[in-house]
Amino acid sequence: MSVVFVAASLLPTPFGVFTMHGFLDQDTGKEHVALTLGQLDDGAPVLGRLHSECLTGDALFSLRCDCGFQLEAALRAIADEGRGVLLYLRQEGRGIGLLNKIRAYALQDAGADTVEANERLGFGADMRDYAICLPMLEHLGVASIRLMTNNPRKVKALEGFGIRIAERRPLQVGRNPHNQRYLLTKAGKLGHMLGELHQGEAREG
Ligand SMILES: Nc1nc2c(ncn2[C@@H]2O[C@H](COP(=O)(O)OP(=O)(O)OP(=O)(O)O)[C@@H](O)[C@H]2O)c(=O)[nH]1
Ligand SMILES: [Zn+2]
Repeated sequence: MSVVFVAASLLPTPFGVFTMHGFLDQDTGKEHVALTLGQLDDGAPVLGRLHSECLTGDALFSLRCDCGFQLEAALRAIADEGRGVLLYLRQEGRGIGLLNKIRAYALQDAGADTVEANERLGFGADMRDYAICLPMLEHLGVASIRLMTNNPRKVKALEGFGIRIAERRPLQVGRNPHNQRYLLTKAGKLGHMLGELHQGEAREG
């Protein structure tokens, strides 16, 4: 794995003073970040989130998705516990990049759903590879996570790398009229566990 630690500093936020750890993926040139709070290498499960970059939601206040709301809620939850980790992964647009995401949004403006739009552009529905997380978590000494996510693929991916998922904690915030169809599609086609939007919930027991 080509992801290496480069530098760390403090990152004061409205929620708390995090430590920001910067990593470089030498294969892709992508720069990833981990925000941490408290001692993480003592073996106790760590409250954590894998957050995929969404410039529009995280920085530009977009209501098309739930990303910005989830980012803030996750940082607040970690700050409330005084311990945890958020990996900010530069996998914009579920891995297709910002400009392709804008192309996908244009197709959605014309009627496609978020999965159909990706497919019409020649991409898979979700092109993310979570392998980059492993060297980041190893560097931080995190082996067991209480993961804040609605996405079963994240749970499976981390377990596949030998990270223990001690708990999955739903992160359902920011639902609004502009992201209603997007969230429905995530629940229906991508398997996200989103309360009454989640098609498979009855089967889970
Ligand atoms: N291609 C594409 N990407 C999108 C669209 N809307 C949001 N995204 C991207 O989807 C990703 C969402 O990331 P996350 O919030 O970490 O992941 P998630 O799969 O929603 O899972 P959880 O939030 O953990 O439940 C980001 O990379 C966004 O940029 C869309 O319509 N098309
Ligand atoms: Zn988003």
